[in-house]
Amino acid sequence: MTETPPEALRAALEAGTVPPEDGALFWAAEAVLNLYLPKPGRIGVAVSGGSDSMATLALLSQLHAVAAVTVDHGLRPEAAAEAAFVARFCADRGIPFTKLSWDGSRAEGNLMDAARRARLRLIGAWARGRGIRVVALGHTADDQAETFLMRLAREAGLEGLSGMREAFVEEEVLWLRPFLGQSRADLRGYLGRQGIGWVEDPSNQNPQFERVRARQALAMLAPLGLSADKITAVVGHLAMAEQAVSLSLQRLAAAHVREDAGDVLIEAQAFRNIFDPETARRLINAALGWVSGAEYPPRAAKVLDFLTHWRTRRDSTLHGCRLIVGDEAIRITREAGAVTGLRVPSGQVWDRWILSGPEAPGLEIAALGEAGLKQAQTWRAAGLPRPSALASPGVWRGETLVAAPLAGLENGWKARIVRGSFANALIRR
Ligand SMILES: Nc1ncnc2c1ncn2[C@@H]1O[C@H](COP(=O)(O)OP(=O)(O)OP(=O)(O)O)[C@@H](O)[C@H]1O
Repeated sequence: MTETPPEALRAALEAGTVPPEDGALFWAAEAVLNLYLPKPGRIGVAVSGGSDSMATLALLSQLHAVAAVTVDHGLRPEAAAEAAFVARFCADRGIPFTKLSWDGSRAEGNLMDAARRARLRLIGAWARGRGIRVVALGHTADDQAETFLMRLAREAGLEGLSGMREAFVEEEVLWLRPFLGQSRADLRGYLGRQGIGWVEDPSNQNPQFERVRARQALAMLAPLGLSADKITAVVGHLAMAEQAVSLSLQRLAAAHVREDAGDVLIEAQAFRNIFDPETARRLINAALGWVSGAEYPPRAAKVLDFLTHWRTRRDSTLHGCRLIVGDEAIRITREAGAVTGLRVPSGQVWDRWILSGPEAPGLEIAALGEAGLKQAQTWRAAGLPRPSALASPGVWRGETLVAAPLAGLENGWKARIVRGSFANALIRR
């Protein structure tokens, strides 16, 4: 089966001549690829060298042109050998392979989480640079069940308990999890039948990690008849309920919320009319997340405080944002104090913006949007010169752009938000 061309494999699947254990896996992959692939192009596969991602690579490479990528997080001495293992597998099969590196030594907070975010960022940039629009991950039903148990322990609500998605967009890449409905044992069975090995990450046995403890806890639930498959089925039910709530929020936003130069404007009357606190909470959370660009959600207690008192508070700060309540609208803008002092050359990401223009070389940005406007007024009052490339009231200090209202950009200048539109941010990942 290893060398079967995709057309012959598809024909064999249609004819039912593929062994049923393999067929179930191929059909799962086909269903996901058919549903989400925008165009034929090559797809990326993120491979750690572990069983799940090796099986994902091996199975997808039978159905589609793929390119593999491994991130060496520089956290374990074995990582280089693991990447070399994936490289050899790819070389044997003529699969293009790239190793990317991350320096985790300066990461703060939860190391696993920082590594995961760095991985998405690095692989996202790798894919964009090659015109790859879709990258597959090797998550399985076991990962889904473990995640569920971990979130249960954190008293998660519907959003958290509805689990990982089969598809999500981040870093301008569509990420797919084609085997989210399949068990790890099934993927390992496939590898065994094909004689394909994998690397065992020793940290997968280390109970210091929450995920490892979740795996152990899951095994102990067997006497209750509670398996990864059953939890995955429950997650599926919750995901449907979550989708219903999420859709109603998207409809509300489409009618009553708009973007304004990187700020979010919510019609005050429509916000007043929202009768359920959950919808109001989600809308504010999403707006704060989008405007701040923060990796983490806002503190629940602070959001609740805003929701309780917003009618009487004209101006609040929360999660690196300002919430300005006007008669017509609530404006959620970046808080100047949360971003000042940052200086990044043109073309690179600043806060959540990339600003580029014809006179870009040497440009530095210090503040943009509503936050920038506030600064600009101060600087203008101080008699600083106006920029040539920007409409009033953008302000330059020598070669440095110190403030620019994004709506006022002209003469070929462009500012874009790295994470896409607010409407997109309402779609849960
Ligand atoms: N170092 C890495 N380089 C590239 N992709 C990775 C890396 N680590 C994880 N991934 C991707 O993220 C998915 C989930 O990661 P997770 O940490 O749960 O997996 P793992 O235990 O390292 O390995 P596997 O899922 O392959 O058994 C992997 O299946 C793989 O697609």
